[in-house]
Amino acid sequence: MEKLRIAIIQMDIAFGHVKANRRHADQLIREAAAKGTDLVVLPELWTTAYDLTRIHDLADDSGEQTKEQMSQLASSLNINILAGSVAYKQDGKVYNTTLLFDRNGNQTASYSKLHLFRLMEEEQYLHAGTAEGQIQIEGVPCATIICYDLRFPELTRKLALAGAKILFVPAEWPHPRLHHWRTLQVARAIENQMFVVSCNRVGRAGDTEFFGHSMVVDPWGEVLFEAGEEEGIFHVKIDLDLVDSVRKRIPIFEDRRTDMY
Ligand SMILES: NC(=O)CCC(=O)C(=O)O
Repeated sequence: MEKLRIAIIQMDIAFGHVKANRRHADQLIREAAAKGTDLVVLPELWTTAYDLTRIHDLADDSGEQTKEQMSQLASSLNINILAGSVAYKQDGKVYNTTLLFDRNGNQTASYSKLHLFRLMEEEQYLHAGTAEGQIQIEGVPCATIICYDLRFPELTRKLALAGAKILFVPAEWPHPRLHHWRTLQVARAIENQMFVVSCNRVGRAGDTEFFGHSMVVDPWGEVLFEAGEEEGIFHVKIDLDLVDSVRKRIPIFEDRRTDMY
């Protein structure tokens, strides 16, 4: 596949209202699919938002509800779904976990956020994952990280070295760090010569305002798409051949000095 149609679901998330958020996501995914897309992407913690003091009660046990809902949507709508992330309970521990579903409704991958964000007290309530997020979508090697993971260039480099052509970033990234959000995505795209596709939420939780600005950056660092601060479904088509042509033009992966660093 050379071209991939992606629908970014930049949604608001009701604080702690899992049922309402599931209904809302369901409707948005159906709308996205009706316009034609290969892949739908949701934001971080889209079922609960950062309702961390209640996260043990709200978390999805072994991801069962998410798996049932997303698998049914993916197969009936014939789309891939990168289901943002959800609070995922396993052996009494809660993780911030992304799940990927293919067109047949099979769950093909999962990834739990490696870096917990202390500014939003994640480390007090959540457990960090222990494996990177290498994934395949329609046979294309890709990768996913989650939000704060974007600040750790070594992780994305490792994923690029493993062959990823697209980096997905489900997020709940708030004001006042829009400048960091934009700059880090462009940097990850340029330094790894890969697409970066992000899906950030909008709306408020208390004093925290989430700005959206979901983005698609190409492997040359050009911003192909940047959303505003409103809820919406954004359709972007990317040409995957660009990854190889940029990597040929400036062969940074061949020029790395692995003897030095
Ligand atoms: N949900 C998050 O990980 C937020 C990360 C963030 O806001 C940052 O500045 O980093």
